[in-house]
Amino acid sequence: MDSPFILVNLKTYQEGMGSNAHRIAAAAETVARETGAVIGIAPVFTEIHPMSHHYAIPVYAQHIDAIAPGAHTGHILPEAVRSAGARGTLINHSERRLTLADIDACVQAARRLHLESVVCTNNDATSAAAAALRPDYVAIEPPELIGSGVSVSKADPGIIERSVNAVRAVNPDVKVLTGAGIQSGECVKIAVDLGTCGVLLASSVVKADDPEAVLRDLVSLL
Ligand SMILES: O=C(CO)COP(=O)(O)O
Repeated sequence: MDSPFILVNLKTYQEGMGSNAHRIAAAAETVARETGAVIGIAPVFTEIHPMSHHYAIPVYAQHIDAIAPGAHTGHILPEAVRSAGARGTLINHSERRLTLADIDACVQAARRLHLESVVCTNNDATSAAAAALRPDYVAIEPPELIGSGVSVSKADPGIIERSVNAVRAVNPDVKVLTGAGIQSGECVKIAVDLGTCGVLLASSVVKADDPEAVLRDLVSLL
């Protein structure tokens, strides 16, 4: 299989901004280089350009709006995300939900601009629906476990397994990630053993005193 993918969403955590975002990106770069894991980060929009130009790790937007260049105010233009150096984008994160029509339009915009699309979902039915839109990844994250410190891998492995099966049945080319409460190598190993290609996580890395140590642990059992 390909190298596991660890995608760290910095959200708008104070700790994930400014110098700590750089500390996390530098740690991700070091651990990725030493282990062969692929570690990406999704910083706030204003950090996409500095992160993508300073570090040899893939950088993702946390959201795009399905708009074309023109008269829109306060939107996230996919073309701008692309030219800031993003490799891809989250779409429909639990903290930034969209309509199905908007998710489809965002996936299409991402494809047109050669941005990887990571569509977040909340259960196996929405994972199947998302897979029908042909994104690069579906990321199943049960909302009740997000930020809880309780890992989806341990608390609800069934939702991972069902989502992997649902996505495969619709479109076997779509890769699956999972997230919510992921914090250790054991969580990542369970997720990968259940058929995902990696994890999407935030607080365990962003709030850590030593993010490099957490990242090393996350990839330690692969
Ligand atoms: O929402 C998440 C990643 O996008 C998961 O967040 P936590 O890792 O903090 O549970």
